[in-house]
Amino acid sequence: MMSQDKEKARAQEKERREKVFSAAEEIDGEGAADDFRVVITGKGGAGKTTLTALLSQFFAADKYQVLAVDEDPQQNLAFSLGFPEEKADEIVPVSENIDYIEEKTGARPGESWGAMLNLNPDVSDVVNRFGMNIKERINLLVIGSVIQAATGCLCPENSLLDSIVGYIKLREDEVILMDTQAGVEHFGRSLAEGFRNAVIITEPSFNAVQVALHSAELADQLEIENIHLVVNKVRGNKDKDKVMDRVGEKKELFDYIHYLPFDENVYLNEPDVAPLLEKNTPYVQAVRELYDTLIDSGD
Ligand SMILES: Nc1ncnc2c1ncn2[C@@H]1O[C@H](COP(=O)(O)OP(=O)(O)OP(=O)(O)O)[C@@H](O)[C@H]1O
Repeated sequence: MMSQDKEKARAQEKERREKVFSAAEEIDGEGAADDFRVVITGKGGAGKTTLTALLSQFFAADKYQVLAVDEDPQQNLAFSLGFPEEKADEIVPVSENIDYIEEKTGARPGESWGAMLNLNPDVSDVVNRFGMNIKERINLLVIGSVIQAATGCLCPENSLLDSIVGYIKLREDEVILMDTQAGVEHFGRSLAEGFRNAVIITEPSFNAVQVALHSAELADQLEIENIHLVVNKVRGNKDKDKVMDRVGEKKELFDYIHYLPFDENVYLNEPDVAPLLEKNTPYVQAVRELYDTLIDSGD
């Protein structure tokens, strides 16, 4: 039998979550094309997590309810949002909850071969079960990913994880910002479904620009309405010119192009972006301009 203390603690926790996670309240199972959703993608180390965390702060300061989704296996978004590193154990990605995945897909990670799959799982409870309140108006959902043990795997677990976000229906003042894993392999239909805004971030390096261009092509194929190219860590006009030379004719894939300066304050202040925000450095100011464009174009 459950002790009274435990029962009380559970009831309190339930009440807290119900209050906080309005973001995922109403699910209709069809995704939500009109919602304000922003997917942030790009090569590893280009600056996705820092940017996602700062944008989350801007949205929250403007009274949006933010659901920050961490799909990056590095799982650093929590810390960039100010979640204490010593409490890292409290972060449980959906991907590590084997029972949940089995409950929803009918397949147990690692034992899924030939299993019957539920292709249309109701994941309406995901934010209530796994979301964390990080600070006022900012909630975090860490998705994670299941390591693919064999080639040719159907990976129902990863399909479920990818589709989760598409099933969360938002209210008018709510926004989803999704920090994705590096590269483009994951950037498929189910992941980006319902996203009207893609922020593709690159450093001036050749490899990063290649990944960005590939992501932009996929975003275009997925008919994402507003595709933003963000050139980060820019040290001067030479960097801008170099990137735009490489982008060449593919410039037309992008609806907006932004430049964020290289700024040592960014890495000197990590992981929490709050002190950086307070300093209002040139990088922060440029991110604010990007934010303003998102608000104008994506709402
Ligand atoms: N404009 C900038 N100027 C200087 N350093 C930056 C800038 N933007 C990001 N950084 C630094 O670059 C590094 C990578 O940034 P970040 O973790 O945000 O990238 P990421 O794309 O999320 O990386 P990963 O794919 O590995 O998760 C960090 O050390 C960060 O502080």
